[in-house]
This record gives sequence, structure tokens and C-alpha cells, in this order.
Amino acid sequence: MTTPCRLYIITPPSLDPKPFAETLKAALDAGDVACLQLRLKDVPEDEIARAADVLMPIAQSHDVAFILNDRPDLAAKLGADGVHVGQEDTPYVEARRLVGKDRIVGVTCHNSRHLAMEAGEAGADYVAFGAFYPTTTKDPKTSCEIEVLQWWAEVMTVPCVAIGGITVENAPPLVAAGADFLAVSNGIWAYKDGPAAAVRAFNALF
Ligand SMILES: Cc1ncc(COP(=O)(O)OP(=O)(O)O)c(N)n1
Ligand SMILES: Cc1ncsc1CCOP(=O)(O)O
Ligand SMILES: [Mg+2]
Repeated sequence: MTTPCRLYIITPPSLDPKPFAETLKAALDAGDVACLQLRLKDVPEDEIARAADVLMPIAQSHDVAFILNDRPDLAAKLGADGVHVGQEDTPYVEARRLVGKDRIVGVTCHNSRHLAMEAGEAGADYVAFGAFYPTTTKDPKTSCEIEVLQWWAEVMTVPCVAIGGITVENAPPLVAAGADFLAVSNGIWAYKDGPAAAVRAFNALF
């Protein structure tokens, strides 16, 4: 039996925690969300910690796993539910050592079946493929064909995340191909009817 695809929300690239908390609450109240990733690039650790202090309790009180981007050390220190690491970040084995066996560790695998098999065999909780569509949130290193998701879903049991430029409008082929999670930033925060409506619309697709 296949499990339905779920939403993995990534925070906007910059945010002011207090006002953003209200937007986040409304979004998480609107429907099922599996994970929230705090992704603040090139900001000091204390700013990440301040944002986590405000946003993590909101995620966790909605049963949404709070994932920190890039920083396994800080994920463990702050009590996050997990960490996401890329190929140029802390390697998986070291990230796992830092966060322990009970936290989630996800790994960017770009468009590479090989990287994904390596990460899955090493013990990653999920592998992330992308970018599937053009995005302004990041200059992605690779673009990924939807067939990779289909192949992964047929052959592997480790969950896969699709990322990159995903919107309510372009998501259906990714869902049909077997993505376990859709990781979405701009497609949530810039949705025409607002983030809560985006969460409802994504859930309606699943
Ligand atoms: C769920 C998810 N997938 C991929 C990424 C990208 O990680 P990375 O390649 O390390 O790039 P940055 O996000 O750190 O710029 C992600 N963050 N989350
Ligand atoms: C972090 C990341 N990694 C590959 S694409 C991307 C950006 C995701 O954000 P958006 O959903 O706005 O394209
Ligand atoms: Mg990274």
C-alpha cells in the first residue's frame, strides 16, 4: 500500500520571527503538514536560535516535525526534530553522530540515483531530489527529471522528497510519480490566496 504524499514546508529565506509566527500558525492550522524546515542562510547562529525559539513550539504543537537546515550541531542543541544536510554540508555520518539516532536526518541528492542510494544505505531518513522546476529561492546545482522519483518509489523504501519551484499548479506529476513529500517554500508563502490557502490546496491534491 502506498502512503499519501505530504507537505514539507520550508520557511522564507528571511523572516522576522514574531510577525511570521502568526502567518505560520494560520498555515499550519489549515491542513496536514509533515515538516517545517527553518532555512536561514548566512545568518548568525543567535538569529537562527531566536527564530527556532519562536517557531519550533508552533510546529511541534501542530505535530509538525521541526527540521533545521545545514546545522546538525545546532539542531541537537536547540532540540529540533531533525536536520537537513546537503552534499556540501556536514557529511551524513557526522550529522547522524551529532543529532543522535532518534532525530530525522535528510540528505540532498540532487538528481543522482547513486547519491540517494548511498544516503539511504547509510541510514538517511529521507533523500531529497531536485530541482524539478525553476526557482528563485536558490540557484540549484541540478535539475531533476520526474522519472527519478518514479524509479525511487518503485525500487526503494526510504522516503523521497521532491524540491524546487513546486507550486499547487505544477505539483500533480510529482505526486503521481510517487514523491513521499513535496518540499515547498515560495509556492506556499507567495500563493495567490495566501499560505493557508496553499496548504489547503496542496492537501486537496494529495
Ligand atoms: C528538503 C530539502 N531538500 C534539499 C535542500 C537543499 O539543501 P542544500 O543542497 O544543502 O542547499 P541549501 O538549502 O542549504 O541552500 C533543502 N534545504 N531541503
Ligand atoms: C532549497 C532548495 N534546494 C533546491 S531548490 C530549493 C529551493 C526551494 O524553494 P522553492 O520551493 O521556493 O523553489
Ligand atoms: Mg545545505
